[in-house]
Amino acid sequence: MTMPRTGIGIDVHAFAPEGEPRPLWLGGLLWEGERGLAGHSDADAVAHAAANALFSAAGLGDLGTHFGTDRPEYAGASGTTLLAEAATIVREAGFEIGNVAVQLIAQRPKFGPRRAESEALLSGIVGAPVSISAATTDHLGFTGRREGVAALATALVAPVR
Ligand SMILES: Nc1ccn([C@@H]2O[C@H](COP(=O)(O)O)[C@@H](O)[C@H]2O)c(=O)n1
Ligand SMILES: C[C@@]1(CO)OP(=O)(O)OP(=O)(O)OC[C@H]1O
Repeated sequence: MTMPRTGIGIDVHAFAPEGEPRPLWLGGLLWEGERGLAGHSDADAVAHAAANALFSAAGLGDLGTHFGTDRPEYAGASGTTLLAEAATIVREAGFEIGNVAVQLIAQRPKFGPRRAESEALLSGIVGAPVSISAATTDHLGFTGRREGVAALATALVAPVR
């Protein structure tokens, strides 16, 4: 019997220092007027967690395995580009993708008003349903202090017969 496989992924990015402003990319969307996240790429923690979960489900390592920070071509890379490449790599390894679920943990931005937009964008990129939920930590911890954001994700894939 070919069993489906689950995967888990996480990503955390700190907000960029005040003196080094960056745009905020999260869930494939640009959040005008919000403080940006620091990273080698665009630091889209939602897209990165989704990609990590896909690689995990397929047993193919993680983002760093495929798009390491030692690779200059990925400096500034968009999370949607990395997520699209992750889905392609997983499919080329012989898996179909069932779904991806992402949980954003962040005090800001308020994700809910743009959740449907982000889900539609990322679902199109992955070629399977991507659902995104969000929660604050009631001002506790590094996300609560607005030092950064975290995202957790799960994915389901199945070997193609
Ligand atoms: N960055 C966030 C965090 C949360 N939400 C939404 O707010 C609601 C309440 O969140 P709590 O953490 O206070 O329980 C919840 O429905 C989240 O969807 C958000 O939109 N953006
Ligand atoms: C995406 C990559 C590569 O540009 O860099 P970052 O933007 O720093 O992101 P992270 O999720 O910490 O690590 C994965 C790296 O492969």
